[in-house]
Amino acid sequence: MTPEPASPPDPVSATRLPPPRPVRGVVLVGLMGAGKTSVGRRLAAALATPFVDSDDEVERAARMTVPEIFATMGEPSFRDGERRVIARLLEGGPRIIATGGGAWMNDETRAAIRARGAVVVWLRAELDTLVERVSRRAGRPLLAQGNPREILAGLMEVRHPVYALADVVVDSHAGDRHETVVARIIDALAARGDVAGGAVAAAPVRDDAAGDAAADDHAADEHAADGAHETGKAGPSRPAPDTPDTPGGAAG
Ligand SMILES: Nc1ncnc2c1ncn2[C@@H]1O[C@H](COP(=O)(O)OP(=O)(O)OP(=O)(O)O)[C@@H](O)[C@H]1O
Ligand SMILES: O=C(O)C1=C[C@@H](O)[C@@H](O)[C@H](O)C1
Ligand SMILES: [Mg+2]
Repeated sequence: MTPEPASPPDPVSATRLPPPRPVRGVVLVGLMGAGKTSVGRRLAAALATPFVDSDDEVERAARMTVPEIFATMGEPSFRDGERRVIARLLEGGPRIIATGGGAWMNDETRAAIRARGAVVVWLRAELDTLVERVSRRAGRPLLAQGNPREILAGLMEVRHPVYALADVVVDSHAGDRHETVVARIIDALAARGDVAGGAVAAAPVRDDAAGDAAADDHAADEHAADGAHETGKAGPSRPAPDTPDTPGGAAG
């Protein structure tokens, strides 16, 4: 009698493997359009870890959008709120934290991130890539002040040396899918011992090609449309406007 052929691996039990988990917080930094929010959300899913976005949290605390905060209270107030929000976000257990593009430029924010022992990932992209990506939605007040390409080029000169203080640099090229960048980040974290256990291949990462690309850029990735800012949280719940995180509010 011919022996039975070996069974193929069971895809169901393969997907039951637990995902890898970060052993400390992961903070994503980089210029506008680098992908901190959209890649960060997917990274959090892959690592089964809560995701938070500092721009979302500043908006929530202020009950205003980022452009409204810039317009009514000015950039310094926004920066102040951002600094306090990030200090608060660092207090929970390990999370994936997408920062606003200017957050890492703040000395106190960098010191707070260091003090909490989070690993800092610079998502780096070329100018053309950033220009194309930021063109997909408005709502970035710094870019509304002139030609976005020129503004981004100027920010690159000033900010790249500071982003380079990050622990890990991950490139995000034009044409790379979100999942490609997520995999690069996980590989880099794993190489440093900053993720533990699990099986990366079994992580519940969505594939852009699976149909989310169209909605992705115009809804799911754009935080205004997404009330659930933290994994497992159901919709926005805004604190009173005078909480310590409120831009222009009490020092936190
Ligand atoms: N690797 C990628 N592949 C495809 N699209 C991407 C990738 N990274 C980012 N994008 C797209 O670029 C746009 C900007 O990305 P995102 O909002 O995540 O940037 P950001 O770094 O959070 O910017 P900001 O600092 O303004 O918040 C989104 O439409 C997003 O889907
Ligand atoms: O790069 C920046 O300074 C900014 C980036 C955005 O994420 C927002 O935080 C805001 O538009 C400012
Ligand atoms: Mg963002």
